[in-house]
Amino acid sequence: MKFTKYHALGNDYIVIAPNELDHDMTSAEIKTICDRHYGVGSDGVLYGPLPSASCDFKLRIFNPDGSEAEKSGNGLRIFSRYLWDTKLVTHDTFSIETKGGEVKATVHAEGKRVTVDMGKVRYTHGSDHSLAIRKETIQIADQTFVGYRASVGNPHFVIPVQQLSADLAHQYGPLIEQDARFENRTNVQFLKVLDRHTIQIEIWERGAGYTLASGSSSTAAAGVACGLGLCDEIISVNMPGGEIKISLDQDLFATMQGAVCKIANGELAMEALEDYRNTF
Ligand SMILES: N[C@H](CCC[C@H](N)C(=O)O)C(=O)O
Repeated sequence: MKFTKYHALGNDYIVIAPNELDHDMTSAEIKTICDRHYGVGSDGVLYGPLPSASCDFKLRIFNPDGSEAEKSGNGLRIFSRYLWDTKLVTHDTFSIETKGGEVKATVHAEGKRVTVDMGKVRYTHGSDHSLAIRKETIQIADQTFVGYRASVGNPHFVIPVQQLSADLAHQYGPLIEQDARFENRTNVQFLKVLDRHTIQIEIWERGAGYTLASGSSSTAAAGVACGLGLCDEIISVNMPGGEIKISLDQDLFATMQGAVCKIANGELAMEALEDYRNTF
């Protein structure tokens, strides 16, 4: 099975075209492909392009635990680069349908940078678009955190802190991700505001764990920082893997821009997928 691997600021994805398989990918196959010992290894699978009735392309996004995500900012930037590299697009702006809504992507610098319109940041995990930003207190192990829900199609819980560290994400991220108050689990970001145009985040992703960067997390965290009046509408989001630029309009529609790097074209032996019965 042919694949193409890219990373966006260290958040790596494997692109698999549907014609590489004679069936829809199973959860066990996704887990195997993403496994860094039994498979190729990645923070997720991008399965596409699929036909769309409303957009130029449709994309399905899967986490390493086999769950399907409504949106992935880095995944969308990588998929846009893939479409450019494989000449499936003849112009630099095109639309992509995801489970979490339709987005517009624009490729720059031969695909080394991609801009994606991520849609509206909403301060809820449900479908209610009208909710204002709302403070929530969550008791996790020995800690009480104050955080804010946000969604860009996928769910996020953003926790402003004074002392930011990767340890916070590793120690509390998995517990918050699975907390019963989040009906579909949640992505988690710990946020430090550096100035009105710069934030720093540490990320624990739903279904993927600790990642070096995340486009939808960057968008959600920037939306919360803006909603709290701590940042203006153009925000640089610093993460361990690098920087993403977010711009928000007055209705909180977000545009995200960042780098994409191609890693490899590859061929996964079907034996690895058959072996998964002994693995997962
Ligand atoms: N784990 C996320 C999807 C990937 C998000 C992240 N890789 C990004 O770039 O937005 C979820 O289940 O919602």
